[in-house]
Amino acid sequence: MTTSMPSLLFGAIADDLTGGTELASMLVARGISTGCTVGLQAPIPSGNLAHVILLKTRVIAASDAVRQVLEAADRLAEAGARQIFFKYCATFDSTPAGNIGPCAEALLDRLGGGVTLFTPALCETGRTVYQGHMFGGAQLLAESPKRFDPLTPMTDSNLVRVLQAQSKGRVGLVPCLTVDAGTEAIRNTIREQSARGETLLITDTIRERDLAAIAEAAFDLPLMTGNSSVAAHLPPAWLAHGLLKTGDLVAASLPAVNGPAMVLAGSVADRTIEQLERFAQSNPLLTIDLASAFAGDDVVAEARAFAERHLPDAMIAIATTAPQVTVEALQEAHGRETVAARAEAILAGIAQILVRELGVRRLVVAGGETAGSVVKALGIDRIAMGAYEGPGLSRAIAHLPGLPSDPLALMLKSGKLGGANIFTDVLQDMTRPSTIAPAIDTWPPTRPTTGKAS
Ligand SMILES: Nc1ncnc2c1ncn2[C@@H]1O[C@H](COP(=O)(O)OP(=O)(O)O)[C@@H](O)[C@H]1O
Ligand SMILES: O=C(O)[C@@H](O)C(=O)COP(=O)(O)O
Repeated sequence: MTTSMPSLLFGAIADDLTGGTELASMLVARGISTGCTVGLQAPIPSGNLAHVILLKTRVIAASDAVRQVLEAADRLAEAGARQIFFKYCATFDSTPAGNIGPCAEALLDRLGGGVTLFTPALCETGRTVYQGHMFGGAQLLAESPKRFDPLTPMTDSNLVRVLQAQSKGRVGLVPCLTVDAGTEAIRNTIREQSARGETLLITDTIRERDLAAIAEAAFDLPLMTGNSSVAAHLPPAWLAHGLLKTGDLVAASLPAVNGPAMVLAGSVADRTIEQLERFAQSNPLLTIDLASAFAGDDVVAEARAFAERHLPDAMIAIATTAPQVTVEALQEAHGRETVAARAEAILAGIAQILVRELGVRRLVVAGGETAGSVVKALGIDRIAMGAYEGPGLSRAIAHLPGLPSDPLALMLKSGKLGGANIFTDVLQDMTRPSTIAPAIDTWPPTRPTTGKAS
């Protein structure tokens, strides 16, 4: 008799790096061994129950995004994944051209199943969906700061309409009363709606228990889509359906890492600005003026000089944040994509110098697009995730090509998440080893080390 390696229970494709590491860290917190690779080149290691491929496809051309997610899905399918999950932002970050709709439809065509769900809600942060409308706390999405996002301004709160505008198939809604009625009601509705030709179904989602019911209803769909939060409820469904045993669950551990510490922030979200302001109350912060970069100033050299003045004694932060009026003026002058690409290239260049030459070994990057550029510039293609500890708190370890014995403690923070003190708290936490037992019975997990941070 031959024994084969256990197949992957779950293969995920994330459209950006902050969200993708968040998803991997949630599975790790549940006790699921989870691999995490960046881009399409790194091999998928065997022996894990789940794997997340981190892409940077949120705002690229839809055709390129589709090509990449299909290649990622093929690789995960080859590794034996029994379900593919397409991960996007809780605030449904996309443009009228996509890329949530085109990617999900291409995946659905490739994987079959005929229908998939869209569950973006992240209830623990107050991001909910009611009657198809997304809320951030009491604010409709289009009335929240998300309407000013530099790359994906969200000006319509009705996700059924938003998704329909970027999809060929028909979009429907699994309404809150159905979700509240539980798993069987959700499964019946999925069947009825797909029989009517509605194959792309937004789910109303208000409470954490709604996420659990939706995950239980969707655990056997070939394709599921949403934010990390719904995927975090899949492991209990796997246990209930005999796909997983409690003996398969593993504790998550992270080693202590010392060495110079830095925050790089390319997010201009209000939350990140607040976090930088708090950090700057007791640590040096350099804010790069993008207008002067466009005028030809060597802002990377300026950042190196700033870092040399302060490292290794202080933790430092370097950011491209600017008030909304300045962001808009820059975008008017140079174009939205050009400004974003310039800011990302500057921060990626700074990361290379500070990590490779000045020895930074504790790094927090704020912003998903920014994180994609920084991680690529550092040549990191696989990330060992620690356990999710709360919104914005997904620590990891990466090994730098050429310096494999020199780990980099890394956290890729969603621009819009995390508490005010997150930067100092996390950089300090990185100096302590941690082991966290699987949170299989309770969710969201309690925060053992960083109670102050979220
Ligand atoms: N001052 C600025 N003006 C305009 N765009 C900026 C500025 N600073 C950074 N950006 C760009 O804004 C985008 C922010 O996206 P991202 O890094 O994903 O953050 P978030 O997680 O908040 O969405 C990046 O592409 C970044 O390069
Ligand atoms: O919902 C979230 O905030 C995350 O899951 C996520 O995708 C983060 O994306 P960015 O806000 O662009 O960092």
